Amino acid sequence: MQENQREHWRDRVEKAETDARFYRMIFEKSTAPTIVIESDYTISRINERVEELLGYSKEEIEGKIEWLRFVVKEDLERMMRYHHMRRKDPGAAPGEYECRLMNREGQVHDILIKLDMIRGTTTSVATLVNVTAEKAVVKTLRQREAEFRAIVEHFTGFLYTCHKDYRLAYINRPLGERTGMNLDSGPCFKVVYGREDPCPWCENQETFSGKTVETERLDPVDERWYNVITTPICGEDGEVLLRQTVMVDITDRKMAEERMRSRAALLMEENQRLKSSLKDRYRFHGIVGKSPEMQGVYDRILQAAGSGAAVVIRGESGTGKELVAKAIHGLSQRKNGPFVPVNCGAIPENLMESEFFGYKKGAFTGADTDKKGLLEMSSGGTLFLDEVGEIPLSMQVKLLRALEGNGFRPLGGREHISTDLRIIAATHRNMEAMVAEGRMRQDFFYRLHIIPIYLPPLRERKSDISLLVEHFLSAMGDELSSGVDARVMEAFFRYPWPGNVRELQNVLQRYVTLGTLDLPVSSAEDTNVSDRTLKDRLDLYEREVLLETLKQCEGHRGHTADLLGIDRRTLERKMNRFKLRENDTA
Ligand SMILES: Nc1ncnc2c1ncn2[C@@H]1O[C@H](COP(=O)(O)OP(=O)(O)OP(=O)(O)O)[C@@H](O)[C@H]1O
Repeated sequence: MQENQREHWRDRVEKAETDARFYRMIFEKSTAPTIVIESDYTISRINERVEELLGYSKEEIEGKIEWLRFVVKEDLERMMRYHHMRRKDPGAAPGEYECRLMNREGQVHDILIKLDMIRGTTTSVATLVNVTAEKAVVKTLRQREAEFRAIVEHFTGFLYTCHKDYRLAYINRPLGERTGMNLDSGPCFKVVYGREDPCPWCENQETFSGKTVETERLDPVDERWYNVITTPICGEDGEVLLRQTVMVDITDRKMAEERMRSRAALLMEENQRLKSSLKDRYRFHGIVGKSPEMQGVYDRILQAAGSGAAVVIRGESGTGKELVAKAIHGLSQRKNGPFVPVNCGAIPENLMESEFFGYKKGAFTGADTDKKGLLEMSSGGTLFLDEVGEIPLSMQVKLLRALEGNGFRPLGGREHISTDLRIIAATHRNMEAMVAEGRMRQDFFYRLHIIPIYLPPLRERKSDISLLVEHFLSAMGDELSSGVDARVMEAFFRYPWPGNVRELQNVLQRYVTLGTLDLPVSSAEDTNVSDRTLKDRLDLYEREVLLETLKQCEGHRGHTADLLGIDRRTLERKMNRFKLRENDTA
């Protein structure tokens, strides 16, 4: 060989060696694990990264271990198929695919293989990209997506997302079912509301400028109330990509609110009515009287009207007990229900049960039809038991049972009836003494005696007489109503009124129709006022005023003296003179 030819070959060998070193270095130092696979599956070369991935050294692998040794069982068949296909026709097998490789410790990695044949050989070069972590992330995301999808699909409200130009991106199942439409049926206003143009209430602009808007709307499609929250859905750079709208049916809540509002308005109205009726405390729901005693009664009536509890009105005959019972009923929530008064003293004992509980046709001789009892008649309203002290013991038990919520059975009836009623009882008797004497059951007494109201006799509130006279005369259409004869009035003040307001009413009736005034003469009192001197008359008046004021101040002398504008010693002197004692005033 010529010297220059030899030199030429030496140069070429040198260059080839340099190139080989260069490529080997690239191969060795590549960050991607790379292997060279021969046609008999032997791995002829690996780089350092493969050692890390598979846990074997170069010396252990190169030329000694088959490639298939690392492939998991499930992927073996596919790998072998690709291997052979590629060697027959390099384009026949995919150049990129996933498989799972197992390392020395038995750990399985998800690997993305990128593979190529070395031209003109049966050798292939494969780059192995470990995608285990990425695959795990994708798997988690998929799971989450499935969870969210399930939540969204099971959400009973309506949910949709749309683009800025109203194109829908998503609608949930209930919304699709409501409209019978789907994503492709048109823009959101068409699909959700059946409109041809964007809705006038649409929050598109606010949402796409990044705002969340919450409103409550009456839906024009189904006329139900919805809580509507519209939120922007942003991309990573913060740009609003979609508008999401969630609609939750709040019709029930709205209705409840409405009911509460109208109830509050009603209460307010009622309150105002009560307040205005309180302003004029000379009269109160048909009851006339301005005395401190009657002011106390008015307060108790209001208390009783506000509660549904049983009431006992106590007081002598003719003091206005029924009037008070009616006022309580009329001011209570039961005012639209019936007010059923019954005079218990007027019902014969053997008829008590049928009167209260009613009877069925044929229950006894003469029972030709069914008859409702007083309890059933009072349902939804108030049963006023006047003269409650006259109810016999046996009947008290039965009534108590019915009132305690156990219901009752009409005579000859089979089924139990329970009614919703309020009891207001009245009596002129001393109920405590009746209980002590065994004439009233204690449990019956306690059942009724929840709100007691005491009506004082007229002789203890004489300051009401002139007002009552005026009231009755005007009710009788008498022209004298502006004032009666002073002598008559004085007689009225002197008289003790054992029959109370009823008696006053009757006396006035006679006075108006017959022109006579025939008050029965009381032994202690003298109606012959015209025979008295002015001094006597003034003394009488003074005594009356002292007595009234002492009562108002519950016998407290200091307060009485203050109220009358006199000093205490003068008051005591006058009390001695008029023989007024502590007992008279308490
Ligand atoms: N304060 C009052 N203002 C106006 N009228 C009154 C007043 N008190 C009683 N009356 C009238 O007197 C009459 C008797 O009243 P009521 O029947 O309410 O009394 P009572 O206490 O229930 O009597 P009894 O115990 O006899 O049944 C009725 O006509 C009633 O309108």
